[in-house]
Amino acid sequence: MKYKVLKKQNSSKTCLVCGVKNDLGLKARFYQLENGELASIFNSKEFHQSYPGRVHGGISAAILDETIGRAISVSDETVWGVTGSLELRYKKPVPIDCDLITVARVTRDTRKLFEGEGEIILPNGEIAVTAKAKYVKMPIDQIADECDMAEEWLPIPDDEPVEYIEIPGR
Ligand SMILES: CCCCCCCCCCCCCCCC(=O)SCCNC(=O)CCNC(=O)[C@H](O)C(C)(C)COP(=O)(O)OP(=O)(O)OC[C@H]1O[C@@H](n2cnc3c(N)ncnc32)[C@H](O)[C@@H]1OP(=O)(O)O
Repeated sequence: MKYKVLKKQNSSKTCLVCGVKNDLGLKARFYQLENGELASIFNSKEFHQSYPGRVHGGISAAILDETIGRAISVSDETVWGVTGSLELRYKKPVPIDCDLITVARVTRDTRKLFEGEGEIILPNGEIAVTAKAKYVKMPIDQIADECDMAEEWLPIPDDEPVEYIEIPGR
């Protein structure tokens, strides 16, 4: 099924997952969808692998952590949080050299915490990894000391704007 993209989220400069200047990172992009979910797209590279041909489980954990953690911004972009817990289930190998879609949503939102879930979906529609995570809300200036948001948190337009995202298997 295809979903309309309502907004592309900002990227950071240096983050392992979204940092545009981190050449060893995933350089993932994040899109808010019409159904309230957040989708991320990244291309897995050889340097993300564990066993030959397989993305490292820690990399899968990282993309799920960030996609779930950012899903809160779909409803309120002023909320930031740090990961308190992350639980994963690795169901299928995640291949390298592949455009991978991760989809996440918030399942619980309280004054102090939010919780969410997400999955990495393979191009054939199979769900490769699922995750549930919990975040403790915190102002951004407490998470990142002396962070200059204008330098660290940037709108990065795509060369070709992404208007729709097809989620395989739906
Ligand atoms: C600026 C531009 C650059 C941006 C660039 C990035 C891009 C945008 C990314 C956005 C998406 C983020 C995705 C990645 C986010 C990380 O990777 S964050 C890094 C990894 N995580 C951390 O470093 C957190 C380290 N831990 C801590 O700092 C502290 O333990 C915590 C989590 C703040 C908790 O502190 P605390 O003093 O224990 O908190 P406390 O007030 O006692 O507890 C608050 C509530 O949370 C619960 N809680 C506390 N700890 C936990 C826990 N570990 N598990 C579950 N629940 C817990 C408590 O039970 C309590 O609930 P109630 O009992 O009140 O109902």
